[in-house]
Amino acid sequence: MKDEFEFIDKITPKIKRQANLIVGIGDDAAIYSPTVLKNQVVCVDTMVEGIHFRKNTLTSYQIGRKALAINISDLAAMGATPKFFLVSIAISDKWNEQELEQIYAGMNDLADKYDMDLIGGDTVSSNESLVISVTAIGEVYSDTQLLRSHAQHGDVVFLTGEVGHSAAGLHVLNEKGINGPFTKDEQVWVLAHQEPEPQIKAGQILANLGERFALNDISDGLASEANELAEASQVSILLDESQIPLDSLKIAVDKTQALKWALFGGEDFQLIGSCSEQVFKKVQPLFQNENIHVTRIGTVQDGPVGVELTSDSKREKLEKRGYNHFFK
Ligand SMILES: Nc1ncnc2c1ncn2[C@@H]1O[C@H](COP(=O)(O)OP(=O)(O)OP(=O)(O)O)[C@@H](O)[C@H]1O
Ligand SMILES: Cc1ncc(C[n+]2csc(CCOP(=O)(O)O)c2C)c(N)n1
Ligand SMILES: [Mg+2]
Ligand SMILES: [Mg+2]
Ligand SMILES: [Mg+2]
Repeated sequence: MKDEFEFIDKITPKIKRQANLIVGIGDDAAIYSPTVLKNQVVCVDTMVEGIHFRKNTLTSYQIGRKALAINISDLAAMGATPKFFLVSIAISDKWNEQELEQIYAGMNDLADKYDMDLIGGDTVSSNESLVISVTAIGEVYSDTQLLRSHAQHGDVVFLTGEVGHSAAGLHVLNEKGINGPFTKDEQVWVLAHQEPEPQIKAGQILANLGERFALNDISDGLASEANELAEASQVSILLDESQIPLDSLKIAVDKTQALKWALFGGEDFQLIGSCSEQVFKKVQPLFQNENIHVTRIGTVQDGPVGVELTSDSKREKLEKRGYNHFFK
């Protein structure tokens, strides 16, 4: 490619998935008309080579896919329907044209699944690492607010899917490299790390119920995200260790390791939330109909703001510890 303009031409979508997109890639900024009676939901997350991925943990396709997936996950945690995204990419000379195309192919496949349009971005050079930052835009009905601050005393704390798989996958990738060979279990974990599925359907089911929910997606680990709910809501959360779904991890590795990955590993992109007991009874069959696994993992209790973890033998404070960009 001779310059960034040729690159931008190459990645410009040939189709439009959202009817209310007015101006996409090609001008100084994009224009879309928001849907009447809906609020706009917007978020941005960044992935940096060496921090969030290396060439031997994710393929180029998976880097693109994951950069969009982690943002769709934040939309899911707000109960939003995905609509648009923008991509800022800083490219070093270690990345060739074909790899860059693959990054966009990964994003495009997920965008297709969620009917999202790529409506803009920025392309710059970088000295060492590839950096990719995605801004995602979604919509919710104006009365929908699935907020971290909505947990209340007496609530059920619930979790979608299983946690810890992504950290287990990263561990395996670090040991064996991207080409394995992997056991059946390892393949599942590696895929959870490389190609996380944002829980859009789950978020929308909760949003459509029109009830009060606290909700957060799990990017930094169960411990960290549960603490974020507790802090935002100024409540005390009690998590029951025996209820945390670790089934497939526990069989393959020792329980302490499985629990550590689940609590502190991160990048699972499942949802943790809370709601009243009555509302949880409505949630369960709706999730079941869509094959969404949901587990009650704790309660909102009396006590100081924070999270506690109980098991048969102990009850201890669960610190807000997960991936920390300042102290690695
Ligand atoms: N550098 C920043 N400038 C302005 N706001 C920020 C910045 N970093 C984070 N925020 C805001 O802080 C809040 C929490 O951000 P955070 O990145 O922790 O959430 P998250 O995206 O759910 O987590 P993760 O980044 O682990 O996926 C969000 O409202 C986010 O927009
Ligand atoms: C090569 C490599 N090394 C380590 C990790 C683990 N990791 C990096 S960032 C993060 C938390 C989420 O980030 P953020 O807080 O920015 O959303 C985690 C668990 C990885 N994915 N790849
Ligand atoms: Mg973030
Ligand atoms: Mg989040
Ligand atoms: Mg995020």
